[in-house]
Amino acid sequence: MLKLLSSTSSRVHCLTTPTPSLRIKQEPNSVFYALGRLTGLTQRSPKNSFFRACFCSDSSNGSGSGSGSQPAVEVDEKGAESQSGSDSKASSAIVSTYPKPEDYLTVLALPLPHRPLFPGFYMPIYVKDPKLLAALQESRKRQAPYAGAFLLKDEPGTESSTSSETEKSVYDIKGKELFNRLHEVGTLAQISSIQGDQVILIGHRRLRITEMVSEDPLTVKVDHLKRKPYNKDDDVIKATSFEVISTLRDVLKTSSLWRDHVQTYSQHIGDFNFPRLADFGAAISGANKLQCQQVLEELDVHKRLQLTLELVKKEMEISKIQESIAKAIEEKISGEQRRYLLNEQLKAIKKELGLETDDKTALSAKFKERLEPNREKCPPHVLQVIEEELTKLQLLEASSSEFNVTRNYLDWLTVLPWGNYSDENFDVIRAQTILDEDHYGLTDVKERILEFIAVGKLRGTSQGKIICLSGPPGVGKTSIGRSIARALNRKFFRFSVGGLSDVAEIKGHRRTYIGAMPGKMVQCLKNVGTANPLVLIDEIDKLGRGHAGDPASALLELLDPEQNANFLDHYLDVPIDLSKVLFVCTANVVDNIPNPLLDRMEVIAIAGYIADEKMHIARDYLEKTAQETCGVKPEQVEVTDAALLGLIENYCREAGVRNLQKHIEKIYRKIALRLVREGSSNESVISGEVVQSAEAKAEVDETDQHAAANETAAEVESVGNSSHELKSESSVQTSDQPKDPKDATETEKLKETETSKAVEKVSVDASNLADFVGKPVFHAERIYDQTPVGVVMGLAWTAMGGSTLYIETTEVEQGEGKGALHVTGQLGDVMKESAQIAHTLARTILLEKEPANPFFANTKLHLHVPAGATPKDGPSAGCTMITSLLSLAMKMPVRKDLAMTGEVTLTGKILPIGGVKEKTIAARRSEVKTIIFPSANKRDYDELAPNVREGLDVHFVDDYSQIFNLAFDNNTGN
Ligand SMILES: Nc1ncnc2c1ncn2[C@@H]1O[C@H](COP(=O)(O)OP(=O)(O)OP(=O)(O)O)[C@@H](O)[C@H]1O
Repeated sequence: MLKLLSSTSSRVHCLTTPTPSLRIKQEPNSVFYALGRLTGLTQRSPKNSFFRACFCSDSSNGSGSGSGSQPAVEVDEKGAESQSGSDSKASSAIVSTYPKPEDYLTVLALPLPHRPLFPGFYMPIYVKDPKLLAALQESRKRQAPYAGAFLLKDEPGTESSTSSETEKSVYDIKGKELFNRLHEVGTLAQISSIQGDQVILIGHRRLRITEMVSEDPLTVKVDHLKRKPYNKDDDVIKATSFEVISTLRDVLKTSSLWRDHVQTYSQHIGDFNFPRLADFGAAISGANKLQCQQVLEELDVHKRLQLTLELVKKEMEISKIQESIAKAIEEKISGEQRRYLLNEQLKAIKKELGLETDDKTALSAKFKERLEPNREKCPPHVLQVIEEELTKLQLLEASSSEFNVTRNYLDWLTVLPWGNYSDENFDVIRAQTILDEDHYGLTDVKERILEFIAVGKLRGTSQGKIICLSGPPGVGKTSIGRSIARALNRKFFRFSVGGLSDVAEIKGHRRTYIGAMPGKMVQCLKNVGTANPLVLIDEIDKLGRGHAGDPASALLELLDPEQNANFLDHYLDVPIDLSKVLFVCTANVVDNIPNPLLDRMEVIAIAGYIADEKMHIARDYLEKTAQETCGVKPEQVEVTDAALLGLIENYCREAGVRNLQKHIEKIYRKIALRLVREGSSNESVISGEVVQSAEAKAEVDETDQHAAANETAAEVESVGNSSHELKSESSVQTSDQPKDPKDATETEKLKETETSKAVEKVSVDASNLADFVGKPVFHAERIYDQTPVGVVMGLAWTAMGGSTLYIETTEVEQGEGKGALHVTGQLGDVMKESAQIAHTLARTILLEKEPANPFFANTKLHLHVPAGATPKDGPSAGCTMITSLLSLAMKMPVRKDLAMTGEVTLTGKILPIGGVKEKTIAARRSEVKTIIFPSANKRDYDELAPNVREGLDVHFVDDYSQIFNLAFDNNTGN
């Protein structure tokens, strides 16, 4: 195999090289060529016998008759000449006898680039040099058809194996240079035939160049070499030759490449004489040219045999490797083929038995089967598309990408719950129970939801409404959405659109895109399996701004009851009826919801909870869930009201209860750890004692054979016993009857009660609350116990709920005409304007009250609203600012525990504000007793739950003068 490759490559190279002048081309491996030709020549009997003569001159006696025209010649070397007269007879029919080969002492020198020519072998070469070719033809005509064939030495510095360079240059070398490049020892070659530029040489005897006679064509004087005499019966020579023969036979057996060609000769190998055997082995081996040349040059028969043995042994190794490589590859290929064939057969058998249809049919059947239960309810236009796609699927090639697209499309189309609705429950009582079960308080919210359900009951459907729950984080918007779904017996699906900027998320990608997917709504329908789920769209106020397409508009199409009966998803490309879906959205700030969307929504605001509500939520809901999630039994723990109140007031003051929930969970986790720790330490103490008692018993009853076994049993059974008496009793019992199941359960019960007795109840009180949740976080909401001059408490609304905030004003400097106002505290434009209005109005009011006071005209003022890091905006602090400025101007502090809110006009009118509930709750949190609201907000205030309003002194005002009176007139508090 390896040789074949090398010879082929060299042959290709020779043919493609354009060569000037000396054009001698040798077949790289004469043996292969000879052998290849031999098979063909077997049909042409005369030549067949001729080639046989070439290989086996010793035994070619029967073949001579083929070409009688040629005189006999001794083809073997001198040593072989004497061997048999039959050789000469045999050869006499091939080559003319006159003149004899040994008479040729001056010969044309033919360079061989690849391998030397061995005596007895045939080698075709290509002579491209016309001069040399003519000389060869001439010598053939002159009945002197002999030339010398000499291996060409590698150019100095080139590797022997890189033949391309050598070949290229060999044609250009001439005369002296060529003479110097030839190996000294070569072969006398008979020119058997010349056809075109192909010259066929037959090796005869070894020659050595002595001198150069002429340069072009190169002619040399030669000596005919004789091999050293040897003893035919020498055991060592015999043994070596036998080894060569057996190795050659082995090689011929394993090497598939030679087997066919050389098999014929393998039976004659034994007939070769020793020198010929050595030549044969070397010639057919794949050894490199120098190794072959070495064999050629060796005149000692034993040494020559040894060299050949080395070469053929190497050949043997190579053919073994070749065989194993071939075997491995064959095994691999045949294994794969086998598997493929078996699989194909299996498929065919299954198909024949009707067990399995092909992919396409199976897929179509699957889709049809999926569609069947819904076929009646499925809209006709969808059915039509499905049918069309199914037909298309059958026509498509299963391996094509289009097939996959169609398959996925059909998958989505058939999986959707077309016309599959869950039975809606409009039972208001049941709904109320469910809402109360899940949430404390929120009466107004629940009422609105019940109203909505009642309308649904009367109309028979709850469609056409989008509920938007707005409020600070953690007030239960999402969980209320879940409760509504439960109350209405609808499936629940939630997806958040916070930061969503890609319209494709809502409307899907077109099918032409790789990896296209339908939008969220279609995914939702697939997920829930009904066409009328409750879909909670979370964080709708945080919708992203799309760079390609507007997500708000896409949501509008989805939510709008007018449009969503024919909602078109880009991927599905068939209208879907979403009018039965109930959409509930949640938002923290309603103002951030795009107007067209907001317009279609029914906003239900959840303001936040006051301490009292939080207490109830914590007791009745959060504690219970925390107990469950932490695996703590109610009897194992006691969290006092004082502890909960402390938690709410000092740790979780925000509007929602998420933080409270986290803290309660934290407490319960800590309790669980304590229980487990105490339990395990008790167990280890108890089991230690039991072991001791069992050991004592074993000591007493020394004769008892089962003492050791009892000891182990006692150890296992009596874990958890607390009293020593009981322990010894149980150990005695278990020792006597360790396998009685009754006793075992009794002991188990005993063990349980004892264990629970052993573990103490963990109690959480205001005093040890810090052990569970750490030190209270400092909240700076109320920074003054007594408000100083120039400081007034205002009320603000934020996305996190309501909060109190102070407005502080101080003097910067006084001087004639220096009146000015400087504001700080990250105030927005509206608030800055508010401050300007307040400054102007305060000046007017002071002029009215104290006409002689030039305070505002001559004082530079600084108004600040802490905390400075929080951005603030809005007009509702207007009245607070005026009060603060007047307090400073009149050097009068305002009433203690007073907070106010309201926008002020330049004429002193008080305009309504938003977030009354949040602000009231925030005021309560800051222990405010008196609140001033605009009159227009009275309606909002009256709607508040009584517990929120309880204990508050609220004043509603239209004009600032009323505030002035409230803030300064009854100035008794300070
Ligand atoms: N009135 C309530 N009664 C009982 N549990 C409540 C109440 N309000 C809120 N919770 C609980 O508080 C937790 C937080 O509620 P939820 O996640 O619904 O808040 P959210 O308003 O959706 O917040 P966000 O705006 O951050 O999404 C939930 O476990 C919920 O059960």
